[in-house]
Amino acid sequence: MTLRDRLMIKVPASTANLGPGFDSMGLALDLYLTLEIEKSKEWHCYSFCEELKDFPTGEDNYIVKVALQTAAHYGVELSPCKIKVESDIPLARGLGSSASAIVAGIELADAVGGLHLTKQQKLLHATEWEGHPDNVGASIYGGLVIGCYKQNEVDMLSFTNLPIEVVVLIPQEILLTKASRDVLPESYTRQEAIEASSTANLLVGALLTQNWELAGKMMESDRFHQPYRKSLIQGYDEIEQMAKANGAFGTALSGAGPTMICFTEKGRAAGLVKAFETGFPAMTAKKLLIDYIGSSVIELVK
Ligand SMILES: Nc1ncnc2c1ncn2[C@@H]1O[C@H](COP(=O)(O)OP(=O)(O)O)[C@@H](O)[C@H]1O
Ligand SMILES: N[C@@H](CCOP(=O)(O)O)C(=O)O
Repeated sequence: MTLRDRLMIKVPASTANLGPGFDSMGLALDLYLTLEIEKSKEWHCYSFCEELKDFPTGEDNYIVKVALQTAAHYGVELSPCKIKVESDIPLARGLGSSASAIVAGIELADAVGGLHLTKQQKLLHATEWEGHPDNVGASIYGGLVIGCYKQNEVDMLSFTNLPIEVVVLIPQEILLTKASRDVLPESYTRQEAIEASSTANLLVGALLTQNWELAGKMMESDRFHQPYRKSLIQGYDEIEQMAKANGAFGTALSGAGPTMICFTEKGRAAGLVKAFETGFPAMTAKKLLIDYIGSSVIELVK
């Protein structure tokens, strides 16, 4: 598709890891980054969102940077666009805002530059920008994704039927992913690696066979990152306990945090949101839906 009229790009938020699936598992959620794009004489990004309105407006805007470099990789020079950027994904809270920006940039390059990239190609570019495929994979494919990234190669499966409800508890404070990765160990012993990877493997099996109790146990038994990041998260244990007492079968750090994410069986999320609103009034509790569509590009009529 080349830019004839106006385009809209819509990219869902994501939660990564789901506990033990560190840098590998992701789930797309129904908060969205949207771009409205039209041809222009120069690059110009603008936003009415409080959190986004101070970002660079020209070629140095992160989304535009990703788009220009992606197009350049294929020898294509993008014509400049005017872009309205809106988002309801909170920044630096562990809900994949940076991944959604990267995916938006790649979709922008694809649509405006007429690159005709496959989802697999988009995934590899996005993973190279982000460093791990969990968030970007969920934002591109939608649903639950499980991926494996080695240099120049990403393998990924996505699953579309997960009959659960999702509740997030979002603190006001930000935590940059980089800061939250800095507290992790450089290496793990063989025993630690076995425990950590078997926990992740069993989580996948439990989710796909709808064994919620076991899934919850595995979400809370991660050995890769949660034990090290826990001290950065205020009220971690209390949140986990309140979630369990109010219908959650599993709780985990969403991505690198500080948001906590809980899974419940159908019909139980609203009660958990109420409990969180009373127990943690300084944070935002939200029931979210799983997005099964992933990133999309729509032509708007002028
Ligand atoms: N729409 C956007 N436009 C430009 N930069 C963005 C956008 N969304 C996120 N970012 C960048 O990503 C950073 C947050 O990324 P990160 O620390 O990985 O947290 P998370 O991805 O969990 O929200 C922001 O501080 C900002 O620099
Ligand atoms: N696997 C990454 C996920 C980071 O997700 P984000 O939403 O916090 O950017 C990690 O755990 O560091």
